Amino acid sequence: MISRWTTAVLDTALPGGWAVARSPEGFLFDDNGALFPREWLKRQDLSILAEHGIGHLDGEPVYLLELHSPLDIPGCNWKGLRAFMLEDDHTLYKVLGYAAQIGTWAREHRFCGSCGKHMGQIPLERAMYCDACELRHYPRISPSMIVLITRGDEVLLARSPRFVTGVYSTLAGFAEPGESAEDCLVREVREEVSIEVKNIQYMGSQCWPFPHSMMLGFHAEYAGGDIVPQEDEIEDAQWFNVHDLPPLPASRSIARYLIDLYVARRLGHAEPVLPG
Ligand SMILES: NC(=O)C1=CN([C@@H]2O[C@H](COP(=O)(O)OP(=O)(O)OC[C@H]3O[C@@H](n4cnc5c(N)ncnc54)[C@H](O)[C@@H]3O)[C@@H](O)[C@H]2O)C=CC1
Ligand SMILES: [Mg+2]
Ligand SMILES: [Zn+2]
Repeated sequence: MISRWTTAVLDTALPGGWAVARSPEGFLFDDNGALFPREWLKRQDLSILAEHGIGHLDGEPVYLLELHSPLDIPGCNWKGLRAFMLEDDHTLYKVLGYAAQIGTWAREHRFCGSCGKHMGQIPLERAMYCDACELRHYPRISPSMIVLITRGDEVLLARSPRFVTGVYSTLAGFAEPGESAEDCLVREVREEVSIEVKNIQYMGSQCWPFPHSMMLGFHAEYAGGDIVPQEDEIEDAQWFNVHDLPPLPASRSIARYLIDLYVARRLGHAEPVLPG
């Protein structure tokens, strides 16, 4: 399959192309989507913090206008990235997910973390650079593991207080320095539900741009212990039979993929495809 969207570092001095605009209220959109003719967008009275050339969509250059604040433009509205994930075309979500990560990273690296001076973008490289101390900062990605724990016909699912009412999901957590993804998995499972696992199997990965996670997905089998939910982090955790599951996470998430994959294998159904 030919990918419609490829990332690239584009020269912002060149005219033309498409642009997306991002403010603290999300991305600008209208009836045609979230991509606007760039020259038209730049003629609006936007408070532009930075501009980044981010890639090509169907061969056309795409830029990000990172704004200080949203602006009312007739016929347009603002919408968060999560809503684009849930409601819109997958390719558009990929473009905006990348744009969000680049915008956040560049905004948070305007000053050097070592000497405090202004940093600038290196032309044609995705890096921020400090002239004074020659430090480079590349986009930040946070490796996180996510795991479906299984016990025959049962799967362990949990609720965080942050979840939509009723929804149960897999366990997840950020890797700490010094850990492999598997070390992280064993630690997080102990911390969050106090059980032991075995036979850890890697199932695939997914970019999760909220704000910059790289999800490494696993299945693991129950090996021992009773569920003790971690205070404050886990509101409830239970074993659910594959024939009687609670409301599950959004279909584009790797959490949902890990659950759907196990259920499909258990019941002999066609396996789902992991959304990129
Ligand atoms: N794509 C998917 O299906 C799913 C993705 N996730 C994502 O997995 C990631 C980890 O899941 P959580 O249970 O929230 O993590 P977690 O279990 O490690 O706990 C969250 C805590 O980790 C700390 N933290 C925040 N950012 C961090 C970072 N960059 N590095 C290290 N520690 C950090 C904070 O203290 C935060 O309260 C999150 O980005 C979450 O959105 C979680 C579930 C499903
Ligand atoms: Mg967690
Ligand atoms: Zn510096």
